[in-house]
Amino acid sequence: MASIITDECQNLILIPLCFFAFLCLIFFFTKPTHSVRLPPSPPSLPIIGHLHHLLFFLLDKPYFYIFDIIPHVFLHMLSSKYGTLLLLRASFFPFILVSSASVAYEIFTAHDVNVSSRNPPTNDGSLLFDTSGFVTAPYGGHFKFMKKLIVTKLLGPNAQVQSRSIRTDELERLRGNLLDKARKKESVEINKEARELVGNIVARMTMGRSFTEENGDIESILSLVAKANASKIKITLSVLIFGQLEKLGISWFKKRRVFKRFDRLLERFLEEHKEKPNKDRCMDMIDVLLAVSEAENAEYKTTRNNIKTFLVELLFGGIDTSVNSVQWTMAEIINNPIIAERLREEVDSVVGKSRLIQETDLPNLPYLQAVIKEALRLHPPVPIIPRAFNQGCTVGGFFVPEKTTLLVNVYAVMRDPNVWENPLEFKPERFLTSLSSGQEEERKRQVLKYLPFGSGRRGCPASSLAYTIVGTTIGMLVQCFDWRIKGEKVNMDECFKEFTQTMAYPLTFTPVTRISTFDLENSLNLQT
Ligand code: HEM
Repeated sequence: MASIITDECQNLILIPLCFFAFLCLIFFFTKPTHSVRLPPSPPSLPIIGHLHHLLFFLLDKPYFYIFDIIPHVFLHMLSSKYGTLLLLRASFFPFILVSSASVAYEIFTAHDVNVSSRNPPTNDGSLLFDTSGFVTAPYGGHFKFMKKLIVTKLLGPNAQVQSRSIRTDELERLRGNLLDKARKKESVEINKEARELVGNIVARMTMGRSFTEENGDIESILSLVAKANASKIKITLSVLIFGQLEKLGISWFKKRRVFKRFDRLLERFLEEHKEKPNKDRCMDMIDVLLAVSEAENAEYKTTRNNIKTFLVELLFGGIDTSVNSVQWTMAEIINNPIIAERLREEVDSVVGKSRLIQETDLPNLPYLQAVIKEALRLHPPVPIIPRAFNQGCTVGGFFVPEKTTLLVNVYAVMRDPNVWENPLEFKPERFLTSLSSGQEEERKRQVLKYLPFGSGRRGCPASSLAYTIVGTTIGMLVQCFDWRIKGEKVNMDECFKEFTQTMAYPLTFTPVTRISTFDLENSLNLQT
């Protein structure tokens, strides 16, 4: 009798268990049937989704090195194999991957407003992932208000004229440093020099202080930026893997120490700006933002957190991108002597040898502009643009559900053989042909296949400033120096570091003075 009861009890436990296991099997091994057609998806596995493709990608390399993952190259390989519009899943994180100019064109023309927000991996209240910032702000009132402010006070044409002297100073400082190295026959890592130049420009325009002067505060910001960037990657990866738990309210991320230190430093800058009104100095972005936050009748109430997060975003968004652009452009110029020659002829004929290149020269230097554009095409510092579909919509004939993350692989788009002739060749001339009037649709297509600054409402608001900084820097390097490298060619291997595409082996050269300092100094003295 006792054994019958025990058997019955066992059955009572076993039957629901088997049923539960059966449900699990169905859940894991059957694909959901949708009445709508979702974008194609390569073979996936339960739980890890498409991550095993990453393993195949790594195993296919001559040597297996886990830190060798270059996300945009891996995703480019996947799209070449499975299609240019894909629905992928990294563990629990589904996303749409776009890799061709035609799909990018459809998205940025038909769905621009719908994809004008980003899905930050987490909103943990730290300075980097807080939606109270600008880069991560959803498309809406706060975003539009901040954008108007940025364009009118920091990045628009008038604001740029006002801050021109800052950039001229910094370019002069860089030229001085390089002349010094040339005299001593010392080599330079151009990304380090450019980092100081761009860091100083961005810091002076936004916070009224430079990296090189003062008591090392800004220097520590730069190292905090680097540390926070490293944390950002860890956080993003953890969210990819443990993201579902975040949704259940289980947080893996405490506010990290690096963000707290950042916060304290910026808090002090804000206090100092409040205590010392800008009598003897130019108005910087902190002054503008503080004034807005205190204005009674401001269109939108800006908080201290908005200001601090925005400052951090400008440092993140502005420095490494421009520095990498300078580095890649110089590397391409050094590796292509015929292009270097033509560039130098243009600079010499337009600027001459008795004064330093200025920002106002840039419109008269089309070949210089074309060289920079071509370097940005082949080596976009931000190779993947993250956005999100706010609402469900149809792309390429497939349905994309609302809130799905969108990744546009601009690296792949700008190497798409259907729209770029010999896409892997460095050929600045491709940017010199202009379209005749009446070809508006074609013009739009040309614009939307070239995406180093993204596109539409969320495109980079600083593209013009970036072209100016990179243009004058490359122009100065071409005008004033020759560059000696070790070996015949620069190694163009790339890697992905701190969310930007950079050179695996930093470009190093010894500058050789080409134009005598005396001529330049003399002309500068005459001008003042
Ligand atoms: C060569 C240099 C640069 C490159 C290649 C670059 C590229 C980009 C890209 C691809 C985006 C995303 C666009 C999109 O989603 O469509 C972006 C956004 C942004 N960039 Fe840049 N950028 C550069 C320089 C700068 C500079 C110098 C600043 C400021 C000082 C800056 C500030 C920003 C900001 C604030 C955003 C966010 C825009 C938004 O979310 O609406 N960038 N940039």
